[in-house]
Amino acid sequence: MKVLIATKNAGKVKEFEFMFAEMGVEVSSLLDVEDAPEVEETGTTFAENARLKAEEIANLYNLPVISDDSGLVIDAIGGRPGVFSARYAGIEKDDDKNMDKVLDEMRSVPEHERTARFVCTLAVARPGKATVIVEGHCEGSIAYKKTGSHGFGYDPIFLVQGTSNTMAELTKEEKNQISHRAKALAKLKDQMHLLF
Ligand SMILES: O=c1nc[nH]c2c1ncn2[C@H]1C[C@H](O)[C@@H](COP(=O)(O)OP(=O)(O)OP(=O)(O)O)O1
Ligand SMILES: [Mg+2]
Repeated sequence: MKVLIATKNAGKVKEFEFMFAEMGVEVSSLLDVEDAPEVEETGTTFAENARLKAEEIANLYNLPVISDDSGLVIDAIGGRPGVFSARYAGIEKDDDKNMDKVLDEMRSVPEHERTARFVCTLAVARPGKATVIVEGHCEGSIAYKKTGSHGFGYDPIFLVQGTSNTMAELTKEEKNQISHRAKALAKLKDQMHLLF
């Protein structure tokens, strides 16, 4: 069994490969597809963007697909970067620049006001059928500097709630137990038949 994930983010792909392997499912992504389109993320919510990405790719290739729209929501700055997480510091989607921008904006925010969460919305789209949408959250707070080298995106500045570690200090096994993506995927587990 194989499922197409409608993403070009290599960090997401690795996590899906790991989590789907436990279910005996192989993963492919738009990184494996020649000339795959760049779907415009014009929505104002994670759910809208996940739906846009999944439906466009499902209709184009006439296959069931899963898309992932995700990001970091920080309370002290009005929920930013939110749906703009990938391009927060510019269109080049540079993780280091994005983190530097957040750290800069959060420089004078005291510890107890640094609460944040990762959000992951997954959409399962099938040609001609209704799209299914689920969401997972992972609570934490924003560190004052980058620590750790695992994971991707904003992991080095995200302190996992109840620990003194950033997400980037966790092994992939640990991250995939607690992450927003793992929680969202768990909500899809009894609906996997939609994909095959
Ligand atoms: O577990 C995570 N750990 C750290 N950072 C994360 C995580 N999950 C999402 N993120 C960040 C990365 C990116 O800045 C944004 C996703 O943006 P998002 O538009 O969903 O993905 P993307 O443009 O990289 O790839 P694509 O749209 O092809 O799936 O949130
Ligand atoms: Mg994107």
